[in-house]
Amino acid sequence: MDSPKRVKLLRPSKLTDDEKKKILSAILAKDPSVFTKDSEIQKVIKNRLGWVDASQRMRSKLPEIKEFASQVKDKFSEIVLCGMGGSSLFPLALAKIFGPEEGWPNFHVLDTTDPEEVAKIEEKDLKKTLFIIASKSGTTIETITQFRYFWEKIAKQTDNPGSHFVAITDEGTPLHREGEEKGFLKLFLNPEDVGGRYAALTYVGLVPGALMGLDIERFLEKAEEMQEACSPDIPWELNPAAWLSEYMAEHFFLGQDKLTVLADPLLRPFSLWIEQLVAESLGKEFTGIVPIVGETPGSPTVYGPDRVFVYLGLRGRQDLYHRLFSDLKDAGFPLKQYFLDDYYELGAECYRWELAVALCGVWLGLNPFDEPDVIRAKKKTKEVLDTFVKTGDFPVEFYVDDDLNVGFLYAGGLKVQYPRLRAVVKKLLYETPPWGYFAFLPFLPYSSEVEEIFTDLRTLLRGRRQCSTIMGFGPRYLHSIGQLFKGGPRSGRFFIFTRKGRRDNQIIPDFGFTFWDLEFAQAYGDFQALSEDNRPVIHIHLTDNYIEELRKFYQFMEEVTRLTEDDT
Ligand SMILES: O=P(O)(O)OC[C@H]1O[C@](O)(CO)[C@@H](O)[C@@H]1O
Repeated sequence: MDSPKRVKLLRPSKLTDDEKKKILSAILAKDPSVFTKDSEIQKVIKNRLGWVDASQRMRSKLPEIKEFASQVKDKFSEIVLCGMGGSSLFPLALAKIFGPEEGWPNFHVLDTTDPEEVAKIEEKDLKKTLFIIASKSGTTIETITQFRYFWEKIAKQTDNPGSHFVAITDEGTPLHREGEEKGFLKLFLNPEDVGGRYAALTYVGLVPGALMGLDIERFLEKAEEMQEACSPDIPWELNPAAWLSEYMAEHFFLGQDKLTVLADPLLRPFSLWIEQLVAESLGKEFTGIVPIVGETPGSPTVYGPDRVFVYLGLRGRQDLYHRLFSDLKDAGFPLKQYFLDDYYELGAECYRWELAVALCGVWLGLNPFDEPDVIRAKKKTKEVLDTFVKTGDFPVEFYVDDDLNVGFLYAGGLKVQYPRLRAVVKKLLYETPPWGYFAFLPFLPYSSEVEEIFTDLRTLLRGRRQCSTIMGFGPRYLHSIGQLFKGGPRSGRFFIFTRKGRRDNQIIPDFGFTFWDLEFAQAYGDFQALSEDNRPVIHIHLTDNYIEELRKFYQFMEEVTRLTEDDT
């Protein structure tokens, strides 16, 4: 049954250009009535449409941002941005795609609770480190625990710890208040009417960009050029965002819900930002568009008919996947290609995708500005941590797998006679429909070895089952595509990975647990949230020899997928 809050689905191809133009004009005029008829929800959405003209509004802030950047440039050798999801993915893309210009401090993004990643920051010269604490709500647990932890470290080394901290948050949040009390070097108060994942071109992206020595004005210029090109006066088929939205929605209505974003390797980090925007905005009410990013491009035979492609490339490198793309087109796969003149055009892409996704919200009858299912994993994590703080123990007992010698749990309708990992994985594979997707979710350090193993696993499963695959490091994914896992279509099959490796010395002040405890509770919390919702999920607990174990797991999957292939 349709929820009373939902408006009906609208197929853009069935509307006249005038009707579509009216919808586009309404969004650009910040009129929330196109998204819902519910007046209460309209009020909330009204306060989420600020991205529409954020570039213009941020222009007046540029002198302040640049002035700040030039003041701190020579005082610090390291800058660490602590934040999650919308507060970190665009800065992460900038750091990976551009990196700091010569003469600017090193720039790190800490968007995890993994003890090894936290330790990497601890090893820096903290006396020369500036922390940017970025959180719209000012309450996100990863960000706040990192803040508390590093505040204490800095306070031990300097007389004025506040001079090492900057916040990017909304007015009146707990972080804003604490920043004032503790004398932060600077508080950037972001426009309240811009939601986290739509905030790339506000202080969230501009302050980090300036601290990398980038020409932040150009991002805004490029965004404004795109904004002009997306005006309702432009014919619909020539409107870059409108046309992208129609492409995404029409294919979705035809059952092609796996929006596969391929990118030039030089632009790939930006796909994580697109992934959050699409998944958190359009993955809810048991439906939605599933973004698939970071897969290795493959030949048409490895893709199922549920795929639709977008390629983000760079002009001058158009030939990169030329052969592959002509094969995909010959095989009948829809493919849209965008070529950027230079990296600064990412500013334009932010606007194109924000508007396209907002329009898709109208076509799919979804509110693209909330993330109603994220809260469930957060609640579970809190319960697990509360038990841990009270009892000193986690309420979890793993089965032990004899072959791989790792712990495991399974749930979400996966039933086997004897709890053996091989049987559970086989069951999961058998029961995955061709339009399903596999998600690998390691709560592990960001190492290239880990990434490579999971990239290989994705390629293996895609090749054997023609299913889409996702890989998201935890807890990063919880603030991004995690919404879709719990709120979107029931086609996901999940593998969560944790490992032993508690660092007893990483106790977080005021919280009474370590980063490892938090990371583990987040993983197990999400396992519970998924299983409660009857979504098939396997949690594998590795030892501190996890790289070796993951390699064995790959071999194991190689065998198991071969067996299931033979059986089918
Ligand atoms: O900026 P905040 O409030 O810390 O939130 C970080 C991220 O967490 C989420 O709210 C999901 O938990 C995202 O929507 C958001 O981008």
